[in-house]
Amino acid sequence: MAGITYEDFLDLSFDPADSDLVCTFRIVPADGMDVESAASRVASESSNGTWAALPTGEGFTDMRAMAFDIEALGGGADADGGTDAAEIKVAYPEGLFEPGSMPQILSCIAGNIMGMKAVDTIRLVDCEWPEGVATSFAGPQFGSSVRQEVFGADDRPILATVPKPKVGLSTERHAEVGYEAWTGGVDLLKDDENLTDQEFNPFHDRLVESLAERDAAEDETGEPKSYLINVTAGTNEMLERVDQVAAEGCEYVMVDVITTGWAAVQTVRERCEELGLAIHAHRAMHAAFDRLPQHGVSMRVLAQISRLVGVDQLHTGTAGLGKLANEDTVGINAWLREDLYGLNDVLPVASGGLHPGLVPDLLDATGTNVCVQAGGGIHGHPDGTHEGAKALRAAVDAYAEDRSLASKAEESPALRTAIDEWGTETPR
Ligand SMILES: O=C(COP(=O)(O)O)[C@H](O)[C@H](O)COP(=O)(O)O
Ligand SMILES: [Mg+2]
Repeated sequence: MAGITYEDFLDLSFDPADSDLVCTFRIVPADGMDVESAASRVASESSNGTWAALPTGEGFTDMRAMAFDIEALGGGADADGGTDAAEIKVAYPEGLFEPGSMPQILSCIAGNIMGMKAVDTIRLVDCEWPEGVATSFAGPQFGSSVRQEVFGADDRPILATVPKPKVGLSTERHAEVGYEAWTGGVDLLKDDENLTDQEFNPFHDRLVESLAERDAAEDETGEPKSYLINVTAGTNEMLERVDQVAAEGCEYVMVDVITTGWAAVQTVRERCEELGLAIHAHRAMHAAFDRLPQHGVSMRVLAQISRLVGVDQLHTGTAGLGKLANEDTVGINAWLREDLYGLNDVLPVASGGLHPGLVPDLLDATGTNVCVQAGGGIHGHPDGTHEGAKALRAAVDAYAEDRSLASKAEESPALRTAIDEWGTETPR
């Protein structure tokens, strides 16, 4: 090859190799740019090209990506109702990627191209991960096996709760709320995404006091209980917190994976393997990437990344039933369970505006191999946290027993009260 220009990054008859990473993008070309030119520029900028024609020759390894498929979406698919939107597929050679480095991969496939003037909008919709790239990552250490192995929850989802107000509770009150929730029937106490190590509730004190309440709740109920404590911080500090969690005898850590960053998650995953800890991934800030359907990185791809870097549980939404906007919870959950060259699966976590009255519809959509998480839907119960936890547990048990909420509510006053309070409506 004498030199490379944009045209060299488009070949509609190209047949990707099995080892290629194939990405699907949805693009809206800029004014005056045809879709083929835009597609070739996407492939170029995300692999080894730039705006100028480049010399090649000795000392050059051909690491070009190839745009090989273009499908016009038409019909007002643009944000402004225009007709230029297209879905394109780009194949990336395996050698372009540093094995086991998520930051490097993302600097290719979701890097400069997100701001290219050649497109008005661009969204990374989906990735087909080849074996070489996928297995250069650790994947989840436990995946959905935590449900059975930590909690022995055969036919029901595991339940988690996040104390509300989300920040501001003292350590003592936080631990008490945990006790009330655990003894009411939830399996996991969970920190909120913005609770880490603040003066009103320091990390280490919270860890120790909550686990003491956890032990008491286990004794009282005879059920295993655990705690998703939020270790999110700078990487070194996070590793210290992970060590503390293991030393105090907890099974999990929680990480805000998007705000923390994938490289740090990979580092935490390594330490968690040494210590035998599972990782609960909160996705706060994902919507900055995935909410606008024309632009960014889809939640589907963020979930794929989460699995590769090795989280065990991941928030994937409520199939449209809760308080937050959701992208294809059911399809994403299915992907998290599909075979991926032997990597473990991920346990999906449904959360955000859930309460007992939503449980049947939620589990009809997601199945029971999930974690159901409720904050307001437990602590906002008219009779308090303990009754709120009993109500959620009763709703889930009813589902496992193939009984209606109404029939279960006849024997569970807590569930009756929750249904009277919130009905089966989705909150906003
Ligand atoms: O605090 C909550 C839910 O509280 P509540 O039960 O009171 O709504 C979680 O942070 C959100 O579920 C995150 O959203 P997602 O799970 O969609 O990432
Ligand atoms: Mg929260």
